[in-house]
Amino acid sequence: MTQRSSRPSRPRRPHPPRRRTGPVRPPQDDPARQAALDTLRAVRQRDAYANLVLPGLLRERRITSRDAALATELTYGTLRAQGLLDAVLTACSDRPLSEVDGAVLDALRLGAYQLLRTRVPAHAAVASTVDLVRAERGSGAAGFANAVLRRVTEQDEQGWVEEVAPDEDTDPVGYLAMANAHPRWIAQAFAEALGSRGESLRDALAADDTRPSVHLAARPGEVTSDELAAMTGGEPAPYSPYGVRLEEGGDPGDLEAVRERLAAVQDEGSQLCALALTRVPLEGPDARWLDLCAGPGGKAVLLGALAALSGADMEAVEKAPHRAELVRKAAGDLPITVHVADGRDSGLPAGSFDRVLVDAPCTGLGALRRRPEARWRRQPSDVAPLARLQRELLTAALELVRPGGVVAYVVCTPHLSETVGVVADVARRTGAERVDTREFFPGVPELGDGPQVQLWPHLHGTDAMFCAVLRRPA
Ligand SMILES: C[S@@+](CC[C@H](N)C(=O)[O-])C[C@H]1O[C@@H](n2cnc3c(N)ncnc32)[C@H](O)[C@@H]1O
Repeated sequence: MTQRSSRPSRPRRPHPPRRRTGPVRPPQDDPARQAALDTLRAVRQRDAYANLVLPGLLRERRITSRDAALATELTYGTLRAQGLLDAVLTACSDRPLSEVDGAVLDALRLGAYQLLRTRVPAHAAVASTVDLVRAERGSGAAGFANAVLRRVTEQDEQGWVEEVAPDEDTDPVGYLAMANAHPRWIAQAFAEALGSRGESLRDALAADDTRPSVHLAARPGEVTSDELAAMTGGEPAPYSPYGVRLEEGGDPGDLEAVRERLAAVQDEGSQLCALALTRVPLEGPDARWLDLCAGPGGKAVLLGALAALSGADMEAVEKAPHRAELVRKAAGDLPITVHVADGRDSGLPAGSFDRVLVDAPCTGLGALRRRPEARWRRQPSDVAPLARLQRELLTAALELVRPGGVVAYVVCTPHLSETVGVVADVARRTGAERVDTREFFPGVPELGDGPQVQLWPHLHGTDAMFCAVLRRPA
């Protein structure tokens, strides 16, 4: 049995809601659920990103305070839990979900999410969903939605998990995947990455199924993390000397410290990986630093500020022109030279950098908490082409760094094909030395057997970032 201590439980309904009869009534004014439903539709129909669509809708419709918070919780929660919700809806429907009208399915998911994972009273969850369906698709579809959701009310979340998940004894990974609303292949990838820590898969998936805290990175040389915490009402983060963890709520982009470029929104794990590169001891010059995959510029800005303080030059490469522009904007007055180029063939002189960061494109399986729809959109077939690109970028970085210089390879995924698989392969082919990266994460517990570092939401409260430092032989 899984226990969700962080999720408030809802008392079971004694009776399912009654099917309404009589005249069709117009949908009640329900801006929060309507915004959630419209966002779900955009995600389904045009592969939109919820965290880009929803804030725009809320602004446009002037939805604020409690309604905005409800819309956000319902949208992100429904998207995160989609696989579990679909399994339950399948069990409650007299037809396959593939035959259910898309708009009705969006509403059913929204309703099922409220029933299984929130404290919204069951009658309100059902009635509001039926109203939305009636307004969108008429009374026939509303009757279908009512019947399906009434069946959903017959059990709570745990009861449904026991019914729709694989058997826990014969398929523990499949069971935990369903119980924590993850696709099985992602749960399997987590289990493999946890390795000897595999018994914590339950904790890893549960932590990955919650909303993350927002971290800020204080701009080095401008403000300390204590000062930033005092300015923002947050608290200094446990491991990054520049990190501040914000309290729940509000748009961090509205904070004065962020608008004034004294700080940027950046997960503490990302800060730690960028800082690790700066902490590796070097013999000889230490004057030229490079970020080979820089857009939108989070790590480049942190590195650029530290480079400026230590008198080093900072360069940044980004393939996508619009993302290179974001790096330029994020850099502001920091002396960072931005190149629009493919990092595999950047045209920069070989052997000319002392420290290089390769924050490579990846599946992002380590940052699923921040991208609610991503876990159901990503496919196992995404991994191999990304791993090839990652190997090519890391190989290029080892050509750009001087003999004796260092490269930090970073990805926000724990998938072994993108992490140790890439590093082991490139180290073998190039002769690069794999450095014990744990030394450059001082004070961070539970870093495993090394030499690489894998951070985890359930152990460190960060995204599941991976970092491996390699040194080019002198
Ligand atoms: C994980 S993101 C980097 C995040 C960034 N370092 C930060 O902290 O904000 C990877 C970036 O690599 C870029 N990219 C993809 N292929 C590339 C290539 N061949 N060469 C250089 N950049 C590339 C992507 O456009 C994306 O902006």
